[in-house]
Amino acid sequence: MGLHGTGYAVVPADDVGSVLDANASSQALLPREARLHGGTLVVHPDGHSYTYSYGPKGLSGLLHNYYALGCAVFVSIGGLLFGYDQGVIANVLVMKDFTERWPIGAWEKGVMTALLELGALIGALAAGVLADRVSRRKAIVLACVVFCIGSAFQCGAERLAHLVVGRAIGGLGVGALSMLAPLYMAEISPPEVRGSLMALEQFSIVLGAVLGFWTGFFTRNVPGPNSWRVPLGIQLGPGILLAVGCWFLPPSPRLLVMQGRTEEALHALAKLRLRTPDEIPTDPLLKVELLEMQVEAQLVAQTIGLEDDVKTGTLHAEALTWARLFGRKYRRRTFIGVMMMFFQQWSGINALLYYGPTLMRELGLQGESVTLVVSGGIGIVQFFAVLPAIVFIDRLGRKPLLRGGSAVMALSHFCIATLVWLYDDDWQSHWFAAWTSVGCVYIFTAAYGMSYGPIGWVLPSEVFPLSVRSKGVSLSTASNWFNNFLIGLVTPELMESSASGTFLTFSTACFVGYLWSTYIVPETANVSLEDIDAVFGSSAGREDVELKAQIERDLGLHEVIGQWSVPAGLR
Ligand SMILES: O[C@H]1[C@H](O)[C@@H](O)[C@H](O)[C@@H](O)[C@H]1O
Repeated sequence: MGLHGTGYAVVPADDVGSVLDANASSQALLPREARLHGGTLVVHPDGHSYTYSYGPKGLSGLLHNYYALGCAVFVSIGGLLFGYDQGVIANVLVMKDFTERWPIGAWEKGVMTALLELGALIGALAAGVLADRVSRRKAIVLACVVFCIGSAFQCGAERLAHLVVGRAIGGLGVGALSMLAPLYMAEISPPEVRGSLMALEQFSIVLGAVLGFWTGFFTRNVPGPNSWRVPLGIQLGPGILLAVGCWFLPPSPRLLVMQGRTEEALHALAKLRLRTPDEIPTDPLLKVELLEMQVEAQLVAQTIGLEDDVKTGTLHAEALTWARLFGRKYRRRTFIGVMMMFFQQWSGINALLYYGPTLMRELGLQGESVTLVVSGGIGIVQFFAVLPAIVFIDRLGRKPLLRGGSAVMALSHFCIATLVWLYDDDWQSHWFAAWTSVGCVYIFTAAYGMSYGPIGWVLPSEVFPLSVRSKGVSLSTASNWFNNFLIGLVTPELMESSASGTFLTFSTACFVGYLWSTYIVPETANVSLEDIDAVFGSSAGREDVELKAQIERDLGLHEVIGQWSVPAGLR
């Protein structure tokens, strides 16, 4: 492959201008960089290790990858539905027509919330099986159908039983979507903007929550059942849109490679990376990315073949894949995915959302403004906080955001705990302390919204290799719903026995989250999904490393990289 004819320029990464006239042999000691359409392939002097990107990071990187961005935005409708439900239900449960029709108490209201969460837990686990068996896209369509059935039941409810059934079915759909959307997004994203693209999931969740809250807020005074039927029915629209539009999205190239459909995978990848069919044969970036996927697929096939003699697709094989998540090789990653969601939930975000009004009353606020300030305000703060995360998540990396976020969250909770402990019985004469606490709630929310909120949906989809990715994401998402459910269950009890203790509990959880993100979490920013293996290098056995190198040689990855590792003059 020559310097001309491919549209590439090969230059030393450190000294872009000097390639043509510098001494060629000394150039061999510098990293080499190949460029096209703003993309780069940097090969290090050893001739083997390399990094690549299709364009810049952050916002401009998102725009540069506008097709992948469009697909991710579309799929994130799944997150929108999840958030919308959360935002709308808080208002529906207190609407006049609703409470007169079904005068349910706190216990039944709790059941309504819990039902959706338990449904979602099951939906997330089931989707992990479906995503491999059918495809990511077909699984999304199915999840949307289930979601729409659930919404139709809720919107058209004539009896309380309809509502209960509707929430459980809707929960199945929401849970499945909450795992499928990030999984698909991770698999179509170029490495340099993967974090930004995936943070769109959180963006949609919080946008949905804001829309849901305000829709319910505005329809609550509509006379008759339309006050709640309309906001519950509206979600059918995006549900149907996602189900229909999904057929037009490109398939996940990674899944295609796993299924041995390499040609189709290459075309899907080219489309996602905005390469024309003519550019496919000569584009080294496409070649490298596809080869990485093939290497991983082969590695999986060979290691599974060595481990056991089981036919893929059978129940036995299914069970083995789940079991592999807890085996020596992958348990560290499983632990990271599951704990990511544990810390996200035990940060206390949902305690603030579900029991916010009670909390605010504890803090001295009263009346309807309480609901507005809490549910409406927290949603809006989360919404604005995710914007900087989208811009910086790939530039700064996941770890610094997680560490900074948990430190600020722990301190905010600690401040609230102290103020509640000191002034709980007389906020009236300590209004400054009361408002400081409210300020801390918002500082907490902003810190959460930039860190554990979005990264909770990013990290689990990144840490697992293809062979166990869908199951791993599924389990991590199930951990989100399970812990969400637990928080709903224990917060009222905790608040009852000690409001200050409740905040202290969350503060401690955030502090442990700080230690966890400092010492345990690896940095996954700007690493291709296939290279994440190297991030966890120490846990993979030596045989695997050798086998991988062998497969890389066999498939020609070393050859492709080697072509770009010598200066043009020496080729
Ligand atoms: O990321 C989301 C988001 O932050 C929501 O506000 C919260 O309710 C969810 O439980 C969480 O997973």
